[in-house]
Amino acid sequence: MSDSHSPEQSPIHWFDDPSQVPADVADWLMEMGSMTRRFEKQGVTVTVKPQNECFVSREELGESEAQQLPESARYWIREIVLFGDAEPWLLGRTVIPEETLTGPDLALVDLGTVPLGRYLFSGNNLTRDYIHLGQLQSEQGDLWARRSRLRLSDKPLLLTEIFLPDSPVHRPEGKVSKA
Ligand SMILES: C=C(O[C@@H]1C=C(C(=O)O)C=C[C@H]1O)C(=O)O
Repeated sequence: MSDSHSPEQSPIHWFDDPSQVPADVADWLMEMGSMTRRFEKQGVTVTVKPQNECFVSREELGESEAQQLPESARYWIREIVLFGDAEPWLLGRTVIPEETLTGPDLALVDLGTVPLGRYLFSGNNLTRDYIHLGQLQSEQGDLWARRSRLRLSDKPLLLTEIFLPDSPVHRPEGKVSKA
């Protein structure tokens, strides 16, 4: 993502204690299932627009991300904007070590407009090591964020999600007013 919201460019403050996050926000950020599915339950059509997909070296990763993943010669980056109907709801950045892209998981480099969650939650080999809760200061105000290290058949990938002002996470009670 070239804008200043890009996780690798904008320092996200990660909370040491999740209780520092309001309960109604934490309910969203701690979602253990697919965020895509949770958004769809708001009655919107979820679409994903890839913004940037490429291989990068470990040096090109932000230090904060490199610390979360094993050494690798290169990492697949996928940056997207996720929309609820026509509203931008989320910026997603996924970092995948090359060693994770084996067997069927090589499909992760060809997702295109298919939401990552549709792939990740389609099988029964997905585990989650942790969810970190965070906040990003931006021109659009303070944005809630989360970072998950996920594993597909024990192979790691790192997913950072920044929730945009129009998303239910930033609306009172997380409700979406359908006009
Ligand atoms: C990971 C999920 O997929 C969503 C879609 C993404 C993508 O297509 O790259 C990234 C972030 C997620 O919010 C999910 O549904 O939980």
